[in-house]
Amino acid sequence: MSNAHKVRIIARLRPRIEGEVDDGAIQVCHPADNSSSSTSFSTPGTSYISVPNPRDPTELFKYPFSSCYDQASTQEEVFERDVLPLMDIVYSGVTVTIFAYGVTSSGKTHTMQGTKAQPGVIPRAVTTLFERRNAYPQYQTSLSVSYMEIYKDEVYDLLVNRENAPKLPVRECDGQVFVANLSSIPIVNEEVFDGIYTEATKNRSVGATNLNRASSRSHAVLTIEVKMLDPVRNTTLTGKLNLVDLAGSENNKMTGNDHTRMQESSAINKSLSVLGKVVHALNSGQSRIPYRESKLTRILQDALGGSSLGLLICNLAPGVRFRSDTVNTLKFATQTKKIENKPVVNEQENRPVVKPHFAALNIHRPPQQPVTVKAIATQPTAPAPPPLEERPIPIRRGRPSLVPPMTAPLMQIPEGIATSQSTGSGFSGLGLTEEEINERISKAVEVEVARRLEEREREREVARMKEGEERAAAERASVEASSGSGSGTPSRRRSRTRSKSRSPRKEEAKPLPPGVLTPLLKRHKDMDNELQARLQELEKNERGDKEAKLVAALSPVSKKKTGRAYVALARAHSEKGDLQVALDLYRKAETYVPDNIKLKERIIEIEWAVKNERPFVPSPKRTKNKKTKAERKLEKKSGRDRDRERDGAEEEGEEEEKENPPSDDQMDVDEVATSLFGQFGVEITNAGVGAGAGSSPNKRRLEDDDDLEEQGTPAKRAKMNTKVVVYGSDDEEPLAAPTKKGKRKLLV
Ligand SMILES: Nc1ncnc2c1ncn2[C@@H]1O[C@H](COP(=O)(O)OP(=O)(O)OP(=O)(O)O)[C@@H](O)[C@H]1O
Repeated sequence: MSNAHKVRIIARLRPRIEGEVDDGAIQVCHPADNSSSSTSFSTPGTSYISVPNPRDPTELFKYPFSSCYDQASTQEEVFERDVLPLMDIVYSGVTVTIFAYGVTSSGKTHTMQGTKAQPGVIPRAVTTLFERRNAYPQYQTSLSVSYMEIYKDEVYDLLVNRENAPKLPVRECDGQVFVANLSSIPIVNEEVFDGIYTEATKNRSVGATNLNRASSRSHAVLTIEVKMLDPVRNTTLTGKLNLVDLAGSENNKMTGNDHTRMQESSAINKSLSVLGKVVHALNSGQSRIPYRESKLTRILQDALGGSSLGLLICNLAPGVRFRSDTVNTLKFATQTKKIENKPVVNEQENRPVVKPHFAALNIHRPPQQPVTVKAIATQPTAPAPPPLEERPIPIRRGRPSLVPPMTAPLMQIPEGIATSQSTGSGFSGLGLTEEEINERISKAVEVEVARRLEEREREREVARMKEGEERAAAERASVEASSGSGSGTPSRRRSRTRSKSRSPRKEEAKPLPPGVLTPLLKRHKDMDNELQARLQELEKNERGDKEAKLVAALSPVSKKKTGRAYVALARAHSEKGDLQVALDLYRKAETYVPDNIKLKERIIEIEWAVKNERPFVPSPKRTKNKKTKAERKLEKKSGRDRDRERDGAEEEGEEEEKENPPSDDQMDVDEVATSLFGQFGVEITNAGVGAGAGSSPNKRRLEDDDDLEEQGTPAKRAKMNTKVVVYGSDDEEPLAAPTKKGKRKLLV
């Protein structure tokens, strides 16, 4: 089932006014009694307007309408019969648009506005809406009013002082056309409305013409919005009543308009012409409806083929001179009644109340309402820009800058009215005037801006401190690098360079105050030195412990071999002039052969040289008859044979050591050197160790060290009364010494 509703058309013929010639040609006919009646109206579809063809008086045109009111009809009759029923429709959440159309001086303003004595549709409708409120006790109902005029195709807010009233833009959002920044004032009763309306009407453009002393020079659109909050369902119904008093079409030959009036007239006629085109396009099913060709049609869009219910009051003037225009008006009305609208109910679910963003703003506004709805009815007048109390509340959202600025001060509202607004529920429970709201918003914005500034300043302060620390660290690193041995490794240099180049601006931009950095760096350096000394001490102790454990675990032969290796290294370094390293190595050697007197003497000599920074000249080597390896082996073998034969000794090696200590034993330096390299970071070279002729470049033999050799001989041992204890077997290799010889390629 379609919900299409045709625009309802009623016609009203006004009485003859003073000086006007009325030949009675325009008749309101009621077929029921088959006579024209001056006091009644017929049932819908049975009455019509009868007009003779202006070009052929013998021809009679009949224009049937829903209701036809004759010259004797009263404001009350019109309202009761055709307007009153629409009030309940407004309360059902539907938008209703009533507009008065007709030639100038045909009685549009009289019908819509009326007089004190004969109030028209507008005051009656407002009264009824307030009365109807009680019929819907389930709702918390609030009413508000907005009022604008379209003058020379520009929109002005009639609720602001005329001289300050700016042109308002017509916008569209999600298919809803609205007038941006249009004021909306809550009304609590009809008296309040009357005060506002009376004042606002004074702002309307009116001028005297030959045809009307108070001719409307603009189209006026008054909107009453009725909000019905259902606390049980947590929904809001929004009904709107648009009451439109159009300017009348004018025949400039008759109006006697001056230049200004001509311009106004031109604009009026043009907009009415577009209105005619829109109606025609709708009726002929055109795909493009020219709503945008004038502000009037744009704003009335929703009432013409949209989602609001429409009522067109076709006002007619009885004068002979309006005959032609009256026929045109009737034609337009006939066309309009074919237009179908599809009214919808505006129902919105309410959001939970959002807490205000700042406590500074003590405004409680109705909850924002997202549309969930069955449908949305757009308003021809101002659907989207919600009334003031419902516009986006920036305070809640923390965006004060989005508060729509009041484009002009509100018009002066009579004292009594203003009082009732400020004291009551006029502002939907706000109890605030516009000025008060603006003031509060301004304060809230100030508070927020101050808070943000303060926050930003704090962030800057933290950033400054951080930069200072980074800079100090960078400078420390730089000082260390320059005071250390060179500038560090290339990679460290690169990384420093990188870190510098990452924040050059920061460092340049904010230098530390003078005198701050130097003590900091000194302190840091002292701490560094102390720390380093402690670490070295610890390392030394640890190494000493390790060394002692190692020595304890070695066999005497291994100890001796290791000692020899150290001695060889020490000699190499002493020959190179590295006395300190040589000294360390001799001391190491002493760990393994602690009883070697010559070694002790050597240590003392080098210590003295190091201490006094004197060169050390080692005592010349004593020459000795050396045996070849083959000879030594042979000798060993013969010795073993002898021993076996004599004593049947069990351990060859031990005996060999005891009887033939390795005074001339040749050690594979590579092996020991390899193990020592890891500990001391020193490298043994062939040249440095006095490799003899025939030494392999990869492998050299340590010629017997005279001192050690002598120390190791049984004769010597006896002489010095040194007790030699042999632990373990001879096959025990020094720790970390490779088992295979000559495989390392450490030496060049
Ligand atoms: N039904 C009526 N009963 C008595 N007087 C009426 C009636 N209708 C109109 N008039 C009078 O006719 C004159 C013109 O009416 P009105 O100003 O309402 O016409 P209008 O259509 O609004 O004209 P315009 O388009 O020029 O503004 C007014 O003086 C008004 O009081």
